[in-house]
Amino acid sequence: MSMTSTLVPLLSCSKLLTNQRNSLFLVRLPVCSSSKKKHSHCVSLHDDDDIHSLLQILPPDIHENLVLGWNGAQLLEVILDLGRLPQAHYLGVSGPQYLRNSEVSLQELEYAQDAVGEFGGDNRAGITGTLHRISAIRSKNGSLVGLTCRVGRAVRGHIAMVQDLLQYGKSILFVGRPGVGKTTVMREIARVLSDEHLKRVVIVDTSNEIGGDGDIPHPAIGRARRVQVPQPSMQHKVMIEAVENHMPEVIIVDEIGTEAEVQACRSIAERGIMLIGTAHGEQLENIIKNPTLSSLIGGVQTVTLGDQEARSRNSKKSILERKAPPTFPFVIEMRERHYWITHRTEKSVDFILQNKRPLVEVRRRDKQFNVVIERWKQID
Ligand SMILES: Nc1ncnc2c1ncn2[C@@H]1O[C@H](COP(=O)(O)OP(=O)(O)OP(=O)(O)O)[C@@H](O)[C@H]1O
Repeated sequence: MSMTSTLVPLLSCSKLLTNQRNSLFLVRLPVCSSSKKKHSHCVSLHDDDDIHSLLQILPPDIHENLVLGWNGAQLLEVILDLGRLPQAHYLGVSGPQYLRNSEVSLQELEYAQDAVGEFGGDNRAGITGTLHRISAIRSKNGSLVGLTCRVGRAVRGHIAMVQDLLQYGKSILFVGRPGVGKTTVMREIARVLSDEHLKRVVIVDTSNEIGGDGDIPHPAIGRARRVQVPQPSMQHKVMIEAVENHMPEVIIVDEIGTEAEVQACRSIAERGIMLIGTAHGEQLENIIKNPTLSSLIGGVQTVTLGDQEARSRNSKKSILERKAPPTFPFVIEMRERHYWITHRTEKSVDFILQNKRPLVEVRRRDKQFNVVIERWKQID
């Protein structure tokens, strides 16, 4: 797909041209050159996106300025920090775009807070019927000092990156830096497994991020059912309850992070249920080295070898080994939105523990936006 650049008239008013900060506004954004041909990396602003509900919570002039420089399909998030200039972040543009030349006031933050409603124990809130996520930053005495308003989207087509893996019915763990698109992929996998593979899918939706805010889940998850979690600390209990009460064939859970959640995953996998999950960590190695998360990939133990064994392996006497079969037979590192590394967990972990580079599958989009899978590659 060809991309062109266009100057975004984020703020058209001439007084800004005399402002010292003016240079901050002149950013070139990549836009889709064809409005007819839609690819998932230039997402169309279709009804499912409902970005306007997110804009409603913003102070009116910021809302207006955003719309003036409209590139809604590429908008990732709006950041409002007390006493600072309001910012927007766009896909494919490094750094912020400032939305006006005066700082965010406390009244404006409160305006946005009132429009959103209640924040949960994890300082996150949603907007009923949408996939957007609003996260609060608070001062040490609990007052609101910042908001991150992230656009949530239903992205169809992205699933092509892993569609072939889904047919094995094996559990898959996605890792990748924040914002790379893990939750968006979970949502689409929920839809494909429930609607196309006709699986009984249950999403354990801790901040209502996958199925959207409100009691009726967003259509983006297809026929998958969603159970809500009253407090993030109860996620593991809700995972087990979902299995015991609702007979799922697939459990989908975002952000596995605690020992209890790791144990819940193990127990679910032992019952033969497919798990699709995400964990923080950019690469498989981060999970191996994380004592809380490492049991997701089989756990690591130190083994002392006899002299002869050590000699025959040409290794030290004390070595690291995988303890057990992994809970997730596949780990996918989302390095970029369209560049993923797939690990056969057992093999890759064993290689990494022996200080060897594992053989992996590289999944990426080519220039025509087709999915290309390169097998048995060694990468850094
Ligand atoms: N394929 C895509 N096309 C367009 N936008 C996308 C795509 N994938 C994700 N996004 C957008 O990127 C932003 C981040 O996506 P998402 O929340 O899925 O990331 P994440 O990896 O789960 O982040 P975190 O770990 O912080 O929860 C969202 O605004 C989302 O709508």
